[in-house]
Amino acid sequence: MSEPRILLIEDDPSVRHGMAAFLRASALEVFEADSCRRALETFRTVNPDVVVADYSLPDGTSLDILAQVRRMSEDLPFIILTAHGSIDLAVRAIKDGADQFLTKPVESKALLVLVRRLLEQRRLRQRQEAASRERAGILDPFQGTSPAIRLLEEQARRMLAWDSPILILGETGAGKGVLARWIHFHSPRSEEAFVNLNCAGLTRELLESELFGYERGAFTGAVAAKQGLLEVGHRGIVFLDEIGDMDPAIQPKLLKALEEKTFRRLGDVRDRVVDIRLIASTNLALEDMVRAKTFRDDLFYRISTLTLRIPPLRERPEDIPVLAERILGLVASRMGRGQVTLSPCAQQALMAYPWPGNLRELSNVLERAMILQRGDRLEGADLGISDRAPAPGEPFGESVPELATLKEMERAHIERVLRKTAGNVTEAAQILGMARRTLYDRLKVLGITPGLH
Ligand SMILES: Nc1ncnc2c1ncn2[C@@H]1O[C@H](COP(=O)(O)OP(=O)(O)OP(=O)(O)O)[C@@H](O)[C@H]1O
Repeated sequence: MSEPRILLIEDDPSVRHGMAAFLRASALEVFEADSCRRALETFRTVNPDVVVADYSLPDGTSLDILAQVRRMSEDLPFIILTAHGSIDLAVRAIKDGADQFLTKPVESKALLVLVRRLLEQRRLRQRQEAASRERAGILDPFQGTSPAIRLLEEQARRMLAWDSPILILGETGAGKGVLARWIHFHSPRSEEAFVNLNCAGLTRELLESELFGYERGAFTGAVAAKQGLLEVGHRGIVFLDEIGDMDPAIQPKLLKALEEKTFRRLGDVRDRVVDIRLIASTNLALEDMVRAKTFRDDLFYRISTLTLRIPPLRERPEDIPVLAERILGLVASRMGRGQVTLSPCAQQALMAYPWPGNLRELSNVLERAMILQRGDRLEGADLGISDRAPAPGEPFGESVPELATLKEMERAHIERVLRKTAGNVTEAAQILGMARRTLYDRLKVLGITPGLH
């Protein structure tokens, strides 16, 4: 395991160098900063496990840094040092979320003991939280250290406390559903329902009755009244996956439910009050759809004030080993096996592969490898990715090798049709002679993102 990272913020170079040398000698990885600005820059890039900050700095105080850090992480240990300790200041620092307030001169050994204790407490809290998340089936969407994933976590945490809708953008399999569930689990609505509906491939009638429910006799076959998801999700979170596929006739009704907090069941004459937080997701370019008038602009503006973009795996290869180990751990415990590790060569192969199907594909590859390989270490060849079809966009589609497998042919042909329809799945399904739903299922299995062709 790597050494804990400490961010040491102190503008007096001799004090800082002395402390840094002592902490380094005590098996901590130390990052130094001499101002608020430098501290925040370093914080974002190194993602430390603990912060030790002098109170007064050339461009502000460490309370300014603390306020920013708390927005990104609620439980990161933060210690403030000051030359002029006063009770008022100490009370304020603790109120603002500092873990300790120490008056200088601080003995390095005492500081080290404190740092270790806070790190240990945090580790225990994280272990407990991970255990309760696991019990609830919640995955951590922010594993890895890439700047893109750190930024995503920071943005997502800031959005937790509000009621505004959130729009999650990301390619197929990038983890949009996982992120939506994480937000629910950590939001003030976590004790209430989380309901989700995939808008892709549902007919207008079905989507409408699923969302808004209906009264008895509203249409042929409505033999009893039924609650819609908006009612089931009252006070909780409603997650609408693939919102770009929502029939245009339903979009104004959803907008009304969001703006006026009321909706009507089909066949009902009265409005019902509803309080939901909406999370919508899409792998389509909604802005383009708005321009092409296939998605309503008013609904788009309503749902896109808070937007989270999940980076595709190929944009953050440095995160892949950590993610893969985590997934291997999950699969191993599901299979009742001990921990399985990756050889350096396997890690390299995973990092070099472009992962068109993102985390879903990574999970599938690892699960398959674990089923086929009973040992406790996976080698590059066990992964079966070197002979996989190239990523979307690579020159494969127009010239399928003569001895291609059926799956390769299918993939290449679907990609070719999607290119012709500029990513429009409905049109592509018509050309291919299959139901839209079936095409979506094939896209998922093959790891194809419609917009990328
Ligand atoms: N953080 C994670 N840790 C482990 N596995 C993950 C993680 N995120 C996603 N996965 C895996 O990827 C699969 C797909 O995730 P999810 O359904 O959230 O993706 P999505 O972006 O919503 O996909 P789609 O575009 O098809 O709706 C999950 O079932 C899980 O196996």
